[in-house]
Amino acid sequence: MYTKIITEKMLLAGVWVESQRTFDVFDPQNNRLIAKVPLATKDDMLFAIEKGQEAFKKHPFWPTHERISVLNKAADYVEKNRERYANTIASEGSKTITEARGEVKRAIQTIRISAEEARRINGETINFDQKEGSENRIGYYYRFPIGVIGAITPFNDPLNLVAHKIAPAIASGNAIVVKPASVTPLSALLLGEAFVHAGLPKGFLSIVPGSGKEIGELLVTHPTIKMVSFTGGLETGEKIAHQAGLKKISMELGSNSPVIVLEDANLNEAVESCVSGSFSAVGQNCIGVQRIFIEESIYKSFRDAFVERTSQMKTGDKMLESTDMGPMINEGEAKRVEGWVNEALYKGAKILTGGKRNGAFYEPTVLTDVPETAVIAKEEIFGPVVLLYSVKNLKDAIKQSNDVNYGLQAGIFTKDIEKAFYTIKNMDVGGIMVNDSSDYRIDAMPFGGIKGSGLGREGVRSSIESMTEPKVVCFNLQDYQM
Ligand SMILES: NC(=O)c1ccc[n+]([C@@H]2O[C@H](COP(=O)([O-])OP(=O)(O)OC[C@H]3O[C@@H](n4cnc5c(N)ncnc54)[C@H](O)[C@@H]3O)[C@@H](O)[C@H]2O)c1
Ligand SMILES: O=C[C@H](O)CS(=O)(=O)O
Repeated sequence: MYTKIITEKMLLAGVWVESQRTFDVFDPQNNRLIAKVPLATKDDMLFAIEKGQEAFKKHPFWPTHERISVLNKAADYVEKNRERYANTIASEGSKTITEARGEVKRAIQTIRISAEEARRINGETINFDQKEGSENRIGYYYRFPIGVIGAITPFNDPLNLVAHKIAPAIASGNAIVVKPASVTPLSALLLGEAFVHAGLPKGFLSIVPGSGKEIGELLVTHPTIKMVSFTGGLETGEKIAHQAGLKKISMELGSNSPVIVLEDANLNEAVESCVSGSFSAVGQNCIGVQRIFIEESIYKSFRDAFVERTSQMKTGDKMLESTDMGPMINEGEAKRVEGWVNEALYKGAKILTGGKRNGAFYEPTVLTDVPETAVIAKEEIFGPVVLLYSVKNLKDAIKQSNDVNYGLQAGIFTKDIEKAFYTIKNMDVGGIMVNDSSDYRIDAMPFGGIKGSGLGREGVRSSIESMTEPKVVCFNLQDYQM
């Protein structure tokens, strides 16, 4: 159990540093102080960026085998200390200890996949002779690292989403400066411990906790930072995109993911998958199920089964293995969700289960008849609330699914291949899961969305691609006879 108050250090260019200024990290379940973390200054951030540039310049051609070795050693370290990582995630964040253990397993995978993908950062030959007059030319392109990457990460997956920035950056030979979420910095700092232990050359990694506004903006705008890799809310993402200027940006933003359930679906599977997809991480999940469109012929049976299964969820102490759902990240967020639900009810929505708040805890909640004018109908709830809709047919479901400013992932439950492919083609999202809810992802797949859900793709290989540039090489061999 992660019980004592500890004073964390920040990782500046591979060195653990204390600071006069600190900020408190609380356990959202009971508001217990669990750590005092350095509140990095602008000078700390500048130091981290400058040392990152120095390290990158010192190792411009850092051998692949060394990068692979560091990544695997870091993964081994996390694996060896997995319970400590799980307790840290669960203590500072919303996840139950069971969910936290799952996240640790994913983070280990993310780092190991990055080690594998480091082997496959290849280019390809180019047939220059496709152009008349280039018969004597031969060449290829290869990929090279871009330099220092600035990463800013959210609170809800405080370990794996940080690993999903650091590991691809290291795999591709870049330096990286991470500004973790201020409410959950401990998991990120602990991940830094793994890379220091793995022998990552000094300077390649800094983890700089502090205010997004103060030091995050500095990271985003600094000319040495060649890419901003941001994961967080749409509003913040838009701010950062405008501030970043001429540099690569990766934006992994929000969503209010739809799932369609057709009358030929396996009802039990659809219910189980949608309940899990709706309430894991207390619904604080970018691809969490928020809107379910059910074909009218099965609406009542799906609704009743879904509500029954939801009401069986055990909400409570996140450190108990018997708990299904812990608290939201803080009482303020739970109050926001409560306000959005009450607004929808005021406008005519009906509540089928849930709707009660106790501090940062908010019951798993199911609404129907939510009017389009309700905030909760169009915005990202990012909480344990799901909206059910009865629809006449698939086309109606797709039209309503697409009628929002998000497009990350969606799900459809059907055995009909024609309808599945019709949905694949017509759903405006970055990922569509057939016979899974929207909440399905592996870290090896391309991941990201369209519209307000982001720019670019993560997924280890996609991340590595975005963190490198192609360089074309062409030999004009004057005496070369094809
Ligand atoms: N698409 C994805 O892969 C993905 C994954 C996880 C979370 N998210 C999204 O993240 C959001 C929830 O996370 P959150 O509440 O931590 O998001 P947030 O946008 O509030 O904060 C994200 C990060 O940005 C920093 N930040 C805040 N203001 C900033 C500024 N002006 N300049 C620079 N940095 C700033 C924060 O300190 C934090 O580290 C949800 O919208 C969720 O959908 C998306
Ligand atoms: O919150 C968004 C996350 O990226 C979803 S997942 O935890 O990576 O599946």
